[in-house]
Formats: sequence, structure tokens, C-alpha cells
Amino acid sequence: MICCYQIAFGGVISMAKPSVFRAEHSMAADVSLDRSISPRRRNLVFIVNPLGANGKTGKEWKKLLPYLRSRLDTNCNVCESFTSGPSHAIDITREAIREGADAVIAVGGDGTLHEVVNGFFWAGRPVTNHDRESAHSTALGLIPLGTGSDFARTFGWKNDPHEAIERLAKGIRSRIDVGVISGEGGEAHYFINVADIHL
Ligand SMILES: Nc1ncnc2c1ncn2[C@@H]1O[C@H](COP(=O)(O)OP(=O)(O)OP(=O)(O)O)[C@@H](O)[C@H]1O
Repeated sequence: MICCYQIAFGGVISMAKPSVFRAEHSMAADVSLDRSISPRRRNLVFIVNPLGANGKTGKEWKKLLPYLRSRLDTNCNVCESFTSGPSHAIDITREAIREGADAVIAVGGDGTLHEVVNGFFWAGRPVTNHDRESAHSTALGLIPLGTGSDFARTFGWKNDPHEAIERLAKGIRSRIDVGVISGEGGEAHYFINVADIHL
């Protein structure tokens, strides 16, 4: 079964409804966020696949980080978290949302983005933060540093990480649809770009 849900999206993308199902890893994702108030700095969690694009993602990220900090640090807390293997980005995303992140930003290719999208859902529901007001929602962002970056191209974005940082700096959110495919066993897979089914 294929359904569609609507989520919000932007330079930062923010999700609404849904439901995913996948065993959570025991691999801890250390996401500690600053919860100080007034004026509250945005907590941005960057999930980096160091091995994306045959290792280019990790190298490019390292070069990009000083610029990113200089551009965002005045009003944001920048938290970086590296994936240690497939599906780890899902768990990091869930923890970041539960901890109240303002945005979770995938740094890598379409595979990493896909995992981050799926981390916005758990057991058929959107993941929510532990103790913030219910109106608070975590946005999804992307710094396209993968091989294909098909999603970014679909939006007419250049494969330019500096442009992505500008979008993040502006902090504008907009909504985007997310699809979900449910298997007979009830397992749900969310997709934000394309889904193909092998026959
Ligand atoms: N630390 C890691 N070690 C091995 N594989 C990883 C690690 N972190 C993430 N992955 C896996 O790598 C896959 C591909 O990563 P990613 O999409 O970032 O790069 P890409 O394949 O080069 O880019 P694109 O998908 O745009 O072609 C992800 O789907 C994820 O499952």
C-alpha cells in the first residue's frame, strides 16, 4: 500500500504526520542539546555520513565546518554526529528529535537523507520531543554532499553546500509531501523523493 503524508520543508524541511517501523539500534547517538532560553539559539543537528560518495562527504564536511560555524554559530548551536554504518542515521535522528532539536540536517547523499526522513517516525507515528510544547516541531534539512543528490536536483538546488548553508541560515521552513509504503507485515517505509518496487 502506498500513501502520502504532508510534511513541512525548506532550506530546512519540517515534518508533520506519519509512521515508520524499524528496530532501533543499540548504538547510542550522543546528541546533547542546549535548552537555555531567551534568546533561544536554534539547536541544529548535522548527521554526517563520513563514507558517502566514497569518503568525499567526510572530507568535504571537515573543510566546510569552519565556514558553517562562522555562518550559523551566532544564533545556532551546531551539533555534529557521524554515522557508524547503515541505518545509524535513523537512530540519531530519533534521539535528536526527542531531545528537542530544531532541525536535523542530513549531510550526504540520497541514502542518508532517506534514513533521516525515516528517523522522523517510529511505530507508525511521528517522533516527538520529550518535554517541549507540542507545537514545537523539528525540521529536516539537507546539505547535499553525496554522489547523486537526486533530491536536491529535483528542487532545482545546485549541489553546492555553501548555498545549502545559506538556506539553513535563513531558517525558512516549507511543507513537503512524504510517501509511505506499508508491507503486509505492517512495516512502513517512508520516502521523500522516489520509491521503486522491484518486480
Ligand atoms: N559509516 C557508514 N559506513 C558505511 N555505510 C554507511 C555509513 N553511514 C551511512 N552509510 C550508508 O551509506 C549509504 C549511502 O550513503 P549516501 O547516500 O550518503 O551517499 P552516496 O550513496 O554516495 O550518495 P547518493 O545516495 O546521493 O548517490 C546510506 O544509505 C547508508 O545506509
